[in-house]
Formats: sequence, structure tokens, C-alpha cells
Amino acid sequence: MERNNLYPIFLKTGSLHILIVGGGNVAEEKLTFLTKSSPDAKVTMVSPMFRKATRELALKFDVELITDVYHAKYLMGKHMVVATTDKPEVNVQVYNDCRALDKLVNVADNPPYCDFYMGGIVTKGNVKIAISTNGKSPTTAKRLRQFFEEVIPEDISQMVQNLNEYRKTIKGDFEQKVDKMNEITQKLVEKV
Ligand SMILES: C[C@@]1(CC(=O)O)c2cc3[nH]c(cc4nc(cc5[nH]c(cc(n2)[C@H]1CCC(=O)O)[C@@](C)(CC(=O)O)[C@@H]5CCC(=O)O)C(CC(=O)O)=C4CCC(=O)O)c(CCC(=O)O)c3CC(=O)O
Ligand SMILES: NC(=O)C1=CN([C@@H]2O[C@H](COP(=O)(O)OP(=O)(O)OC[C@H]3O[C@@H](n4cnc5c(N)ncnc54)[C@H](O)[C@@H]3O)[C@@H](O)[C@H]2O)C=CC1
Repeated sequence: MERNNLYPIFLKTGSLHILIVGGGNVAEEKLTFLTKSSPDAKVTMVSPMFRKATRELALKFDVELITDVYHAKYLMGKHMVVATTDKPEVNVQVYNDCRALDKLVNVADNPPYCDFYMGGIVTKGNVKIAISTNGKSPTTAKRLRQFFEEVIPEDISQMVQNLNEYRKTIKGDFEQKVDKMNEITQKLVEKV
């Protein structure tokens, strides 16, 4: 069976700078889910046109909007780039420019031109789950996101906080701490 070999990481978006090229439907979808997960994300968008809802989101999340066509100069200082224009040749240009500069790049409607995929994301306080279908079915990623948003209790974050407080109070060496933390969380994975 085929398997997903992608490696998920949790980016500190507050100190990384992301560029979105394009200002249409796809750009708006990517910005919506990016800011939903990571309201502190540092984002710049460049496009000759932005949708109204995109401009509103930009205002809310302090996103810089540059009204211009894409130029390689806009890559300066950016760590990751998402290309969403309706011009395949522009998206490929963005991809090639990023590759030449070793920047991570995602051409949203073109999986072979993605160094990474955006995933379905569930956030419950301190807990975050990211979901990918290996680019095979974004709709399934969305449905799984909705499912986990529903079934994971909001207070999972309180539990994590409590365990964080508790782990600070445990005396003993590393091994004893590990044993204790595993013992008190055993119930979470016991079959009923
Ligand atoms: C590869 C990837 C690259 C990337 O964008 O990073 C990609 C690619 C493509 N998306 C397409 C379409 C749709 N995308 C969505 C929705 C989402 N797409 C997202 C991620 C990803 N989309 C990455 C893979 C993630 C993974 O590994 O599973 C989500 C999870 C996250 C996000 O957008 O931030 C977000 C749900 C967020 C949420 O709700 O939680 C819907 C559903 C809907 O809108 O209802 C549709 C319409 C239905 C359909 O077509 O399936 C097309 C077809 C274009 C065409 O037809 O030409 C391509 C291109 C292709 O597959 O070739
Ligand atoms: N809307 C969707 O859900 C889907 C879109 N796609 C594909 O994804 C691509 C983008 O789709 P949409 O966002 O709907 O298109 P759109 O037409 O809404 O947006 C395209 C954006 O790219 C900008 N743009 C054009 N040339 C540019 C340049 N040189 N530099 C910077 N920005 C530039 C435009 O000003 C516009 O803001 C298209 O190729 C489309 O076929 C594929 C599947 C679904």
C-alpha cells in the first residue's frame, strides 16, 4: 500500500515570514486557514488584485498587501512562499526562483511543485493536530479536520496544562519522571 512519507513540523510562524503570490480564491483559502491556525503569522501578499474578503482578513491579521505583479525581489526576507496565481508560467517562475534560493515553496494547485503541503488543522488550546492525505484528497483532509474538531474536547488543553504543572513537581531522575508521566496518562489509551 502507498504511504504518506511527509514529515510534519510545527512552524513558529510569528518569527518566519511567508509570501503568498496571488490574491484570488485560492490565495484567500490559504490565508484563511493559515491565520485560523496561526493568527500571529507574518504574511505578505503580492498581486495586482485582491478579493474584498482578503483585504478584510489582511487588516485583521496585519498582513502586508503589495499591489503589483510578482517579482523575484519580493522573495527577499521570506522563508516560505505559496504561489496561487491563475498564470501557470508565473507559478513555475516562483517555484524556480525559490528553488534557486533554497526557500520552501508551495504551488497550491500543482502538487509536483510543492516542497510542502498545507494540511487540515485542528487547534484546541495548546494541542494541535495536522492532517494530510499526501495530496491525494484535500476534501478528506477537510472532513477529518471537521471530525476531530467535533470529537476532541476543548478541555484537552486544560489537561495538558495540568500535566505541565504536575511534571514540574515530580522529583527524581529522568527515568522516574518518564515512568510517572506515563503511569498517570495510561488511562487515555486504555480500551473501555
Ligand atoms: C496538495 C495540496 C497543496 C496545498 O495547497 O498545499 C492541495 C491541492 C489541491 N487542492 C485542490 C482542491 C481543493 N482543496 C480543498 C481544500 C483544502 N486543500 C488543502 C490542502 C491541499 N490542497 C494540499 C494537500 C493536503 C493533503 O495532503 O491532504 C487544505 C487541507 C488546507 C489548506 O488549503 O490550507 C484545505 C482544507 C482545509 C480545511 O477545510 O480544513 C478543497 C475542498 C473544499 O474547498 O471544500 C478542494 C476542492 C475539492 C477537490 O478538488 O478535492 C486541488 C484541485 C484543483 C483542481 O481541480 O485543479 C488541488 C491540486 C491537486 O490536487 O492537483
Ligand atoms: N478556486 C479554486 O478553488 C480552484 C482554483 N484552481 C486553480 O488555481 C489557480 C488560481 O485560482 P483562483 O485563485 O480561483 O484564481 P483567481 O483568478 O481568483 O486569482 C488569481 C490571482 O492571481 C493574481 N495574479 C495574476 N497574475 C499575477 C502575477 N503575475 N503576479 C501576482 N499575482 C498575479 C490575480 O490578480 C488574482 O488575484 C487557477 O489556475 C485555477 O485554475 C484549481 C482548482 C480549484
